[in-house]
Amino acid sequence: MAFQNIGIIGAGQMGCGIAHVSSLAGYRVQIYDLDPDRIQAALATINGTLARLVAGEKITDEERNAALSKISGSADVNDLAPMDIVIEAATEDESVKRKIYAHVCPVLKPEALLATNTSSLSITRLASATDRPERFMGIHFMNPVPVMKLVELVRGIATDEPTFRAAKEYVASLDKSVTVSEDFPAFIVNRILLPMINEAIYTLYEGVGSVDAIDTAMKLGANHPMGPLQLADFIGLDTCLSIMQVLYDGLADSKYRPCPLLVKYVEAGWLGRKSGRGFYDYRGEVPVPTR
Ligand SMILES: CC(=O)CC(=O)SCCNC(=O)CCNC(=O)[C@H](O)C(C)(C)COP(=O)(O)OP(=O)(O)OC[C@H]1O[C@@H](n2cnc3c(N)ncnc32)[C@H](O)[C@@H]1OP(=O)(O)O
Ligand SMILES: NC(=O)C1=CN([C@@H]2O[C@H](COP(=O)(O)OP(=O)(O)OC[C@H]3O[C@@H](n4cnc5c(N)ncnc54)[C@H](OP(=O)(O)O)[C@@H]3O)[C@@H](O)[C@H]2O)C=CC1
Repeated sequence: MAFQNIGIIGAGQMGCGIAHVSSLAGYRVQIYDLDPDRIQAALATINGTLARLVAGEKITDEERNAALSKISGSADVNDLAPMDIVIEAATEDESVKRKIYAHVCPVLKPEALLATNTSSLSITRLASATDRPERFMGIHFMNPVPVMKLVELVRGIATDEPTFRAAKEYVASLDKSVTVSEDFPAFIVNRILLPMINEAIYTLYEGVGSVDAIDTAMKLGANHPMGPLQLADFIGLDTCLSIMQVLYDGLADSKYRPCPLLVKYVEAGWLGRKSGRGFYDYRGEVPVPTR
């Protein structure tokens, strides 16, 4: 293994997933987030997702303990200094990511690779906010990371070949498949998936069907594993809105206009599963449709 140490910025759902799969593949993982409570919650989440694999007899208890022993978390950015690859998986907001790069780059080894898990933002523009555009690229994991086989790789205009090769090797070592996307708004998966989700929200907004009807229609009528509203809640409605906004701004086509109901939900703080309420209410035993 050419790289030993993986840094992860952002202890949210994607940061947890990337830590889970990287530690199982034998990497040492350092998670960084601003909030120490977030880090503790992330370590507990990863413990839970690894335990799920033990319960399903996919890994042994020893493998789980070995993976857990490789993960550390800290709110001190200096702990990222020894990392070989750092993957930023913080909130989908360009200004947040830019601030993070300004804070983190001076700490990193000059030869370290910096990657972003962004769902939609321009890799070239984000790279220009770092001190290493040639060693910066998109490594876009899918949610839930432990289950989904795909990782989209996206080069910015300045990304060099050794960086791209290293990213490919890292993804292969996680036993995941790669597709390569050009650096256009939302790349491939979200360019196709998010307009479908946004249309499902319009379908709800215009009263064509209830939450349950729309999700059931797409699960049973199109064989989707989750209904589009359930999936929107799973991704996070703030992330869905950011992606639609990037598509709308970046492609200047009204077909990408975020549904006003999506905007309203995000304004209300109803962000989906992670906030306890979105198109479903998650506070009880089972999710309850809200419309
Ligand atoms: C926004 C972006 O930038 C890009 C994106 O990621 S877009 C989102 C892409 N993801 C999707 O579209 C997910 C669609 N949904 C699914 O594929 C499935 O519903 C699902 C895999 C999430 C759950 O599958 P399911 O059959 O309903 O549930 P369940 O039987 O509980 O789980 C299936 C397996 O996944 C695992 N799993 C489910 N959720 C998990 C999670 N959050 N974390 C880890 N593992 C999980 C389970 O342990 C189970 O594993 P085994 O088969 O080894 O036992
Ligand atoms: N959700 C999904 O399905 C997918 C998301 N992605 C992408 O992955 C990234 C993360 O998404 P996701 O995990 O869902 O988001 P979450 O909201 O679950 O997590 C984001 C994390 O980043 C933290 N954060 C915010 N600002 C900073 C900062 N300045 N320094 C360090 N940490 C910070 C947040 O902390 P706090 O809560 O305290 O603000 C939070 O812990 C986004 O770019 C998203 O587009 C990619 C694929 C799929």
